[in-house]
Amino acid sequence: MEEELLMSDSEIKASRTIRLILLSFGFPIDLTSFVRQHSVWEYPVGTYKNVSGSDRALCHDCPPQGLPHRVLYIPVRGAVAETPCLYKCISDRYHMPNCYTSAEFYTEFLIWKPIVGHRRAWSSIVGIYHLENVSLLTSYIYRVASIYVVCKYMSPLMELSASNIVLSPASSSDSKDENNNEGFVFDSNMLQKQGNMMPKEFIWPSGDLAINTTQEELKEPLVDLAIMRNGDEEAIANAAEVVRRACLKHGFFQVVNHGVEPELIDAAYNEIDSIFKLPLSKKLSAKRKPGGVSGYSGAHADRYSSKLPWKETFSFLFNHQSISNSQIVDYFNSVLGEDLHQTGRVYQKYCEAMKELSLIIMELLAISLGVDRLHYRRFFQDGDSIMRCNYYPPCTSSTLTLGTGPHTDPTSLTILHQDQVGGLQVFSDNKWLAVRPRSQALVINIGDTFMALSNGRYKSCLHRALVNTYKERRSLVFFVCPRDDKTVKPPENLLCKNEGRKYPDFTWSNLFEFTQNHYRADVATLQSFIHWQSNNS
Ligand SMILES: C=C1C[C@]23C[C@H]1CC[C@H]2[C@]1(C)CCC[C@@](C)(C(=O)O)[C@H]1[C@@H]3C(=O)O
Ligand SMILES: O=C(O)CCC(=O)C(=O)O
Ligand SMILES: [Fe+2]
Repeated sequence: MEEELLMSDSEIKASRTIRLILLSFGFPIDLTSFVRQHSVWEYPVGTYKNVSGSDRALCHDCPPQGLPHRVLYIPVRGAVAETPCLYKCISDRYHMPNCYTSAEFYTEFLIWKPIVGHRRAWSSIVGIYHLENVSLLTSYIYRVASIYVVCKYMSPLMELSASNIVLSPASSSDSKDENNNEGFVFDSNMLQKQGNMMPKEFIWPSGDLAINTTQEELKEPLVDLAIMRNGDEEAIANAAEVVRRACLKHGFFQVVNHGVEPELIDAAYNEIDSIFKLPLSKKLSAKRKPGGVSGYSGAHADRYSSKLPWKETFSFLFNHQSISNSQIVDYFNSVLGEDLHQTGRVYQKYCEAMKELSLIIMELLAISLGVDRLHYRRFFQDGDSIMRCNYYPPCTSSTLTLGTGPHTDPTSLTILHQDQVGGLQVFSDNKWLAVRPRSQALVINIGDTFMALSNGRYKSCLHRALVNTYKERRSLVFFVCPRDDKTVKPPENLLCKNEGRKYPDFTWSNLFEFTQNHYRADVATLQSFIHWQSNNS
């Protein structure tokens, strides 16, 4: 297949002649080095890389015979089709954390759109080299001209506009450290005014994106928690069975009649706006510190340099047994000042309600696993949970990015409410399925730590969140966590004769530290952590 895509000897000869002709008209003869000089991308047009890592030195020149065909691969990276690619990086998607070709394609598309119109710009970029009636000369001139225009005229523009969105440090982009991008700032207000200029940092590999996903919905159970208050043992046993099946399959269910007042949920949503509509400078004054989880984060742009999530988050810790009944209020006052006092009060109540609910669900989970009903309730009684408010601005290039990439939560249990915009998806039966927003329900998912506590029986739920082209989206997330020094291990009676331990002992503090300082939480966090822990003990 690759052979077919390469140019024949006669084509190479012809292209040399064309280069000479172009040179006489003032076009550069060595396109690759010209592009390099003018490129604003970390990995310039005309290069590729097939190993992991974020260093320009890892990039090689694209084979010269392949360059004219490159246009075919660009739409693939822009997530249009799955075509075999000469540049291995696409199939090796996880090894390409900094592949910016879709930005290249979009820039090119934007140039041609006003000249030849949307449809022709699209089809010519995708197909010009495959049209029989287009000569090599035409296609080559087209390609050279467009790259020339992109580099000469669009690069400075891109650099300018990008600086409104993502403020990069003065040093060149190749000196970026994957885990330390101190100078980058995500300004969602600017982004909305930005139109369709998508900064490369937000473009996700095509394999992670929403392409080819239908709107098919997950058929997760809706568990009525009123039974836990009524004490009807038969109804509880039935609910536990439903929960057991869902947790064995994908680790996800929803609960209704959960006891959290709808007014409290509404108030928590209103306060999301109080936080995220603050001026950027104010939000940045409450910025999350390296290694910690509390505070404001804009797209995690200070932590990562690629696959940035299209979201702003504000997180804070909630100690289950704090002697203070104003821990959240105090936190808000300390980082955002007295103006946000009311916001702190609302989240104080919200977290208390979440903690109570989480302990009820722990009972149901224990029943469903056939262990002592109070086992997990006791284990989490003195936990240290994390509350997070998520704000996903609308995104004109919503098909190129993600609000939250594919991951399992490293925490134990997640209690989430999403607004009516929708976007949460769960991976089940080998496909991404949409979670229908239900205003009366709370979404529950198993996290890595609970998977370990159930000796691997219950699945840590693989999920992600899409962004919407037109609407902003909000979600409220309560991540239930154990006290950080407690040993995470399954109860004895889950380990029958034939069943050994699936994971070694660990503490939440170590797993948390791993996700903050050594590993970006994704689909394989727990396995990677266990491996890392065994090498470091
Ligand atoms: C321990 C944690 C890591 C994350 C914050 C808390 C709880 C959930 C984790 C997270 C949300 C999982 C998805 C990826 C992540 C980077 C995110 O997109 O926010 C994760 C969090 C994080 O490290 O900030
Ligand atoms: O916003 C959502 O729906 C999902 C967020 C999420 O998965 C997370 O914060 O861990
Ligand atoms: Fe999550």
